[in-house]
Amino acid sequence: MGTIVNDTDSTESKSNNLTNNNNDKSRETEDLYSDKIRDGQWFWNTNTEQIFSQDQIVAVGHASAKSVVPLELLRYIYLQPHDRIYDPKTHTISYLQTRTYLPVKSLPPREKKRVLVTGGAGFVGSHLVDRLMLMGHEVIVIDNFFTGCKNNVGHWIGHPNFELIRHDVVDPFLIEVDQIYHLACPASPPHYQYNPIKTVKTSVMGTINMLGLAKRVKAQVYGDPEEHPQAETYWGNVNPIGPRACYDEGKRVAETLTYAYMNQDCVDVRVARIFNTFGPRMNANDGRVVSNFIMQALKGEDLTIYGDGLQTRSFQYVHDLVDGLILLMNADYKEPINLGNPDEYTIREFAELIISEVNSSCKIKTLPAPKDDPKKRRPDIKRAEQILGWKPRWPVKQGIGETVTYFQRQLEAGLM
Ligand SMILES: O=c1ccn([C@@H]2O[C@H](COP(=O)(O)OP(=O)(O)O[C@H]3OC[C@@H](O)[C@H](O)[C@H]3O)[C@@H](O)[C@H]2O)c(=O)[nH]1
Repeated sequence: MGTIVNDTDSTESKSNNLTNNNNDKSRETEDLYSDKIRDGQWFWNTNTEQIFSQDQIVAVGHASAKSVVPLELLRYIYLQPHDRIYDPKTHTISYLQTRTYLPVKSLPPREKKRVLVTGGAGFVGSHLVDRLMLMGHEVIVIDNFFTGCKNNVGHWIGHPNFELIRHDVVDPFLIEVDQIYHLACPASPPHYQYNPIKTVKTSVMGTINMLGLAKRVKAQVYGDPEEHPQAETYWGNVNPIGPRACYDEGKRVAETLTYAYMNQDCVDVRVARIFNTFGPRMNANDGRVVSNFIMQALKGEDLTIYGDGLQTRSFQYVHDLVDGLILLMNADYKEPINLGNPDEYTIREFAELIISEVNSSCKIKTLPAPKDDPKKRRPDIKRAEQILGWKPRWPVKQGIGETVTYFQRQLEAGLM
C-alpha cells in the first residue's frame, strides 16, 4: 500500500478542507505549497491507493493507471498564476521569464508515452494535460484557441516534455505519438451554435483526421433522451435539424467513424461519452449553467433559469472525468463508456445549491427555454464501474466549492 508523502509534517492547515470557501485559509495553504514546490519537496506515488484522509479527498487518480497525484499539487497549478504578477492598481500584468516548472515523475523510456491531446488548452483538456505531465509523459497539445485558452497550459510552456501547437483539427496533422486524446470541440451551446457548420466539421473532419493519424500511428449522442438513465445501449433521440444538431449529430457521426475505422482498419479506439462536467478553468463566459450560476452569484446578480427549471442534469467534477479518461485509454475495451455522475438535480435545485453555497442574497429569474433543450440527463455508469473500476468520487457540493474558489481567484487576478 503506497502512501502520498509530503516532506513537511502534515498539519491540519495543510489538509484540503474542500468545503471551506475561506479564501484566506486556502491562500495560506497555497503559500505552503509554493515553498514545498520551490524546494522540490514533493514525493508521491502515482500508484498509491491513498485517496482519502479523514474523509477528505487528498489525491486524485487510480493506482491501476498510475495516475495518482496529490490534490494540493493540482490546486496549486490552477489556483495560483505562476508566470505572471497582476497589479490591481495599474491593471497591468508582469510576466516572469525565469520560473521553476512543477515536478514531474521521471519514467523509464518503456513507460514514457508521447501523448497528443487535441483541445488540450480547453477546460477538460488542460486538466488532462496537467495529469499526464505530472505522471511523467510527453504531451503535445494542438488547439485552435476558439474556446481554449493559452493560460490554461501556460505553466508547462517551455518544459522539455511539453509542446503547444496552434492547429485546427479540421486540417490534417501528422506527428509520431503513442496515444491520442481527441477532445477538441466547442462544448457549450452558445459556442457550438455560434458556427454550426464549423462545429459539425470539427466533429467530423477532426475525428477523421485523428482516426487517420491513429491508423497511421496504430459524446452528446443521446440528445433529448426517452430512456432514463441513459445506458450505452440506448440509441438516443436527436432532432437532426434543430439548433443542437450540429453538436449532437456531429458527435454521433464521430462515433460512427470511430467504429468504422476500428472495424475496417483495425484502429485501436476508445469512446468516452462525457456527461455534463464542471470545475476550475471552465470558461466563465461560455454560457453553461455551472459557470453562469457561479459567476452570477459571485457578482450578486439574479441566477438565470431557462424554462421552468424542472429539467434535470447530472454534474461530474473534472478530476473524476480525467481519472476516467486515463483509465479508459489504458484499458483494453472498445465499446462506448459513459463517464458522468448519476447524482441528478433539477436546474432549480442546482440554482438553490449555488445560492446557498455562494451568495444567499441572490434571486432567481426565468428566461425562455432553448429549443430542443434536453428535459433530463443522467448517466447509467454500471459499465464504467464494472469495466474500469471507476465511479465519481467528488460530491457536487465539494466540486462547487473548488470551482467557486477558482472563479474568485480569477476575478481577483483580473483574469476575467
Ligand atoms: O444560465 C443558464 C444556462 C443553462 N441553463 C439550463 O441548464 C441546463 C444545462 O445547460 P448547459 O448549457 O450547462 O449544458 P447542456 O446540458 O445544454 O449540455 C451542453 O453543455 C455541456 C456539454 O457537456 C453538453 O455536451 C452540451 O450539450 C439546460 O437545461 C439549460 O437550458 C439555465 O437554466 N441557465
